[in-house]
Amino acid sequence: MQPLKRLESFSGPEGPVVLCIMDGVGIGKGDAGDMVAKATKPNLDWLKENSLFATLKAHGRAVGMPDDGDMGNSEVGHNAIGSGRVFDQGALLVKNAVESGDVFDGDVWKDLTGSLSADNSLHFIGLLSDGNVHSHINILFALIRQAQKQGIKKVRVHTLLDGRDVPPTSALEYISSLEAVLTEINDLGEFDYCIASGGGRLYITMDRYDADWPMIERGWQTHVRGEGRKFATAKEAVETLRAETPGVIDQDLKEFVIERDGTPVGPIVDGDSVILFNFRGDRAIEISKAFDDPNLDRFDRGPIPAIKFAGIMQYEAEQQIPKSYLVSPPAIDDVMGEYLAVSGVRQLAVSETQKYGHVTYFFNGNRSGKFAENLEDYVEITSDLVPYEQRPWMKGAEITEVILDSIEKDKHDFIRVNYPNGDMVGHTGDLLAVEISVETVDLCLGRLIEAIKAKNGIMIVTADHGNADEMYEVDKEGNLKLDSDGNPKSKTSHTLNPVPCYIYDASGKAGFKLAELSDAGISSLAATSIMCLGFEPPADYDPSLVELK
Ligand SMILES: O=C(O)[C@H](O)COP(=O)(O)O
Ligand SMILES: [Mn+2]
Ligand SMILES: [Mn+2]
Repeated sequence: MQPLKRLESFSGPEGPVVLCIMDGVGIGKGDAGDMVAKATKPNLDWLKENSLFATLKAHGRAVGMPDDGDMGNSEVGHNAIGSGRVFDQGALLVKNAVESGDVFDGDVWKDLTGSLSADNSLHFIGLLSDGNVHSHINILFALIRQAQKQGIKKVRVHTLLDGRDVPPTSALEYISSLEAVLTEINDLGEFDYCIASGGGRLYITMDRYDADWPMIERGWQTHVRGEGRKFATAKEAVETLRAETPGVIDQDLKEFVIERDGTPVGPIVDGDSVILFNFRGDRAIEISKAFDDPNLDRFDRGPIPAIKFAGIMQYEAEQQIPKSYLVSPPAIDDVMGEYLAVSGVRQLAVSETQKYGHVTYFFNGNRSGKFAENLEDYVEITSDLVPYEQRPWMKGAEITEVILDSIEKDKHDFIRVNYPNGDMVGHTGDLLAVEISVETVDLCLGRLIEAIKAKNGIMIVTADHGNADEMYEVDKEGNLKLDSDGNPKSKTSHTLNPVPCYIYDASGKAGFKLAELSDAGISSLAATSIMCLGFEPPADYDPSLVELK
């Protein structure tokens, strides 16, 4: 890779360029559920008056999702921001591979399904919803139907309940569609297909960034050992757990194990095959390691069954997690971080645990590790392990202080930061907490603006997708959906809304104006950042939002 060329008329600001990603802070419709509009945010208001302002697409095809009905998410958002281009993403690659049948012609599928004895099971573990962020239920159905076509006698499904990328208490709808498919197959007479275990995605199995390994341990005990609270059906489990904890949402439901005649129906045992059908990496890496890494010492797995394990996708290429996979991930190359590293730009990436991998691993095209040890600092502030509605400020102040220190001491030329608040608190569905989360981010931005002014830097403030901007469920006509008591239903998932982009040049010396772009997406943020640093963007990057006057 060649270093970037300098712009002729602008060689970068005196101070640093700071790219602030306000995770989950989109532009809503200003209605009752728009907590971004509702929040008191003097600093974002000030930026609106004093910056170049653009509105960016952050969902659907603009971030490589199958279609424009798909909301954005952090993986595809940070991939687009960091790589400056739009790659077809896991959701689409897996859909295509399954629909074309290519996935079933591959060696891995054949190996996992071809070697099963009649007594052994094919297990599917994954997130049971159509959120299309980590998984899609239609993919699970296609895998199950193919297993049946191949005459596999026993299938066991380990269902992680969502309520985070889909409505908060929708689990029973997905369970009943799955049960319908399983019953149809069992009715043929020679098959034994059933749900074996499950639990809320935030309680078992789907931890990320090493935040909470006990979640993985609980998932292992539940899926592999069949240890956990026993029920006759998944429906009974969900109904009982909900009745015992009024107000609980699906992502937080405890584990359950399905039993028949007093015995768990589907522990994972020697000779079985296991497919993790989530395509997104962050929350699939730890459980993959539990199956795949003989040296893992994060918890005591007990005797490890001799099984074949594959992910539907490879989640981390360099470390080969997992070793076997059904579909190749998008090949995201030549990302901005690498260009800046070869161009000698000193970089800082900072967030707290929950989003640390977003500004490093996702931002660098799903790669862990740095491009240049001597030029890059990656800082992780340890997240509190609490329900974030109880602490909507999260680690905003601590993150901000790392950046202030860098700016003050002139440590870095390019700083990228993710403030998780709008998203992490948005996923809880607690409106007051969400309002406070947006106000927290605003407060932090205020401190950064002062530092940027003092050093004549440039600040780009944007988001990877919406969440806090739409906290009530609305129907297709835009009317609020109401619960049985007539109250608006809270919404915990991301939104289809665009996101803001404020470009604030403290000294005004860059001499930028907004480029005339129609339909720009967040993939334009890489070229924009590169121009703000005084370089020409690579020719194949999506166009910069600014141009020289
Ligand atoms: O994993 C999650 O928390 C949600 O499914 C998506 O949120 P993110 O894409 O903002 O991380
Ligand atoms: Mn996000
Ligand atoms: Mn999110």
